Order: sequence, then C-alpha cells, then structure tokens
Amino acid sequence: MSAIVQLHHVYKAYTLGDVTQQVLNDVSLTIDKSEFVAITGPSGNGKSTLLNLITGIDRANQGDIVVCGQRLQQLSEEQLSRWRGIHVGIIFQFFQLLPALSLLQNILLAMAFTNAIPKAQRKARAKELLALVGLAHKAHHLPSQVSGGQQQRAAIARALANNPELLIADEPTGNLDAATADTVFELFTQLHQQGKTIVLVTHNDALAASASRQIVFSTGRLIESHTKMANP
Ligand SMILES: Nc1ncnc2c1ncn2[C@@H]1O[C@H](COP(=O)(O)OP(=O)(O)OP(=O)(O)O)[C@@H](O)[C@H]1O
Repeated sequence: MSAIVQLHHVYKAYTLGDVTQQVLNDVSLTIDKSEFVAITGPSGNGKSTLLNLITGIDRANQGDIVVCGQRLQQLSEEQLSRWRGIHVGIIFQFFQLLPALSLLQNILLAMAFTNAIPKAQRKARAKELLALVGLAHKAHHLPSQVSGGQQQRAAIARALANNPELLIADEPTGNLDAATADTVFELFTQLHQQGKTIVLVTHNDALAASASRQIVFSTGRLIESHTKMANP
C-alpha cells in the first residue's frame, strides 16, 4: 500500500485577540491509497481543521504534511490552489454549487479552473460524471431546481471533474434526511469500490461504520483507528 496522506507531528492553534486555542495537538496519521476513511468525534474538536490542513485550505503551525506526494508547506497560496484543483476533490456539507450555473456548467467550471482535462473532452466527461451520479437528466437544471440530495450528488460529480487522486468530504450528509444520506453514502461506497481514496468527516456513526476505516478524533488527537477486515 502506498501512502496518499501523511501527517507527522502536526500542531494547529487559532489565536483570536489574546486567546490561543490549541486545536490539533501532535497529530500523526497515514492514509493509504484506496482507503475509505470516516472520521468521527465530538463537535468542535478539530475534525474540519484536520481536513482543511490535508487540502491545504489552512496551514499547520508545526509538523509535516505530505498529500499525493507533495509536501504542502513548500507551496505558495497560488501553487496550493492549483495543486488542490488537480489532486483533491472537495465536497462540503452545504454543496456550494454556483447558483447561477447549471449542474453541467458547475462541473465544466471546475475543469476550466485547472486545465487538467483537454478542452475537447470536457463536455462529454461532465455528462458522464452526471450519469455516474444518476443525474444525466438534470444536466441543464440550476441547483435550486433539484433536491438537496441531487445537489450533493452533483457536488460529488464536480469533485470528480479533474479525476483527483483524493476525495475529501466534510459532513457530506449533514444537511440531508436519513434516506437521502443513505443514497449519497452509497455513492461514496461505489466510488471507493472503483478505487478512489475517500476521507470524510461525519456525525453519522451508522454511515461511518460502512467505511473501510474509522478514526475517532477527540480533543485534537486521534484516539482510535479501526480498520474493517476485508471480506474473505
Ligand atoms: N478559522 C478559525 N479561527 C478561530 N477558531 C477556529 C477557526 N476554525 C475553527 N476554529 C475553532 O477550532 C475548534 C475546532 O473546530 P473544527 O471546526 O475543526 O471542529 P469540528 O470537530 O470539525 O467540529 P464540528 O463537528 O462541530 O464541525 C473549534 O473550537 C472552533 O471554534
């Protein structure tokens, strides 16, 4: 197995005024290619902060972070933004699709941002991705014209736009009802079976149990990591 995410002795604190809060406290973690990792744990204990460091949206105060072979602290903000667009697909709790663009255009925009996919192939690929998430018939709808679950599936298709090595999702089912959450989670399971590496944060323990590895995170530390045995 080769590592796709490596954190070595990572520390992160936020300072507001004269108050400093230590959020991540000596976190070391390795995630291998093709793992499906669910991170759970109490609210406010640094799970989103951890994801933001892995995606390079935020920077550690101390420690080493290597993702998809890149030591993130070596990159400028501009380089990080380009690196992220190519190597990492990110899915948020509130979907964050651009409201004035159709589902298809949202995906095309993600491709235009990196140029990782040749221009001539983009439209066909965007349609294939919408078909993959069961939304071929909604390609020209605006986000406001589809349901929450459909918006999240479109957001997953957008995250796949540049064929990233790593998918990161922060509470992707947090804004969905239980039945819709199940269908979105099934999509993650299907992508994992197709070989994608997925790291997500969830408050839903039942959904977390279907991932191949569960990490419990509390008070800025990993307190438990449990890998499910593969089926014989
Ligand atoms: N940009 C920021 N500036 C200052 N404090 C922050 C910032 N981002 C997060 N925090 C603080 O860091 C702590 C951890 O936040 P984080 O969002 O990582 O927790 P979490 O485990 O993901 O919580 P939840 O499960 O509620 O989403 C919280 O106390 C939060 O208030």
